[in-house]
Amino acid sequence: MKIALVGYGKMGHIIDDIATKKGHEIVARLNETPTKDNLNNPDVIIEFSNPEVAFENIKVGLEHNIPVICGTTGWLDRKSEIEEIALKNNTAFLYGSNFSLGVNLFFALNEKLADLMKGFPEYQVQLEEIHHTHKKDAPSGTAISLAEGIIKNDDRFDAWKLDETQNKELGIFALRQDEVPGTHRVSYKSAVDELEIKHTAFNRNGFALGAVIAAEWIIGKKGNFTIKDVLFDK
Ligand SMILES: NC(=O)C1=CN([C@@H]2O[C@H](COP(=O)(O)OP(=O)(O)OC[C@H]3O[C@@H](n4cnc5c(N)ncnc54)[C@H](OP(=O)(O)O)[C@@H]3O)[C@@H](O)[C@H]2O)C=CC1
Ligand SMILES: O=C(O)C1=N[C@H](C(=O)O)C[C@H](O)C1
Repeated sequence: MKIALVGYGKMGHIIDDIATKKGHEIVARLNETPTKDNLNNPDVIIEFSNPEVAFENIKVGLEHNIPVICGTTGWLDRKSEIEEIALKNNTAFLYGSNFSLGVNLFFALNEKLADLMKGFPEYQVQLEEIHHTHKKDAPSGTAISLAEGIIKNDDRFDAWKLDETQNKELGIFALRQDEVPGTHRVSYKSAVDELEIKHTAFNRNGFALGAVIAAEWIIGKKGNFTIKDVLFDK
């Protein structure tokens, strides 16, 4: 499979290593807006850049009828526009706020726990994420997905918000520490005890492997997908 890496930073480099070891060919490594020429005719684009440029990068890829796997977070207010562009160009788009298997299992556990805890109002839910100090967005895309999983299952909440909340908002706390690859914690605290679930990434390899597996999976498909489709719809 020929892969164009759009965004060749921390994630791009690890994806390069993993994809090459799996026998794929990297035909472009870009830290600039893709064009027909610099993409170099790939079968698929893997996009890990930054929130300001992701929309344009994905749009260019889809408009050249190339399927796009996107892991960039912090641009999702425009996701529905991208999904329309994918359909209009008869190609495929796949987004994951987090491509690691462990976090996707954690998402499922979080939803089950939220469903259980909604009947116990004496427990207050708290959602926290910790990432490295270079991260451009807050809260993390993963924390937003966790919040959405709680809101969907517990009608005490109807929206998420960073830091202080009011009414039915669920608070997310974002901490930045040195080189932490990504830690997410959901806790339910009462006056007498606390339950918590936590995912700790030791490095970025799980995210990168998930993105390569998603790229292998999307070849030949049309439409809009998420990493859940890849990992769980066997
Ligand atoms: N979904 C998931 O599983 C994961 C998602 N992420 C997300 O992926 C994104 C990238 O993370 P990470 O690799 O750590 O970030 P980095 O900052 O290390 O890499 C981003 C790269 O994008 C480049 N870039 C800048 N402008 C453009 C442009 N117009 N087009 C293409 N590339 C450009 C930057 O180049 P330069 O330095 O020259 O500006 C840089 O090399 C973030 O949004 C992060 O939140 C991260 C890990 C896992
Ligand atoms: O920026 C990062 O590093 C990460 N970003 C993703 C997010 O925002 O959730 C995924 C992972 O936690 C690492």
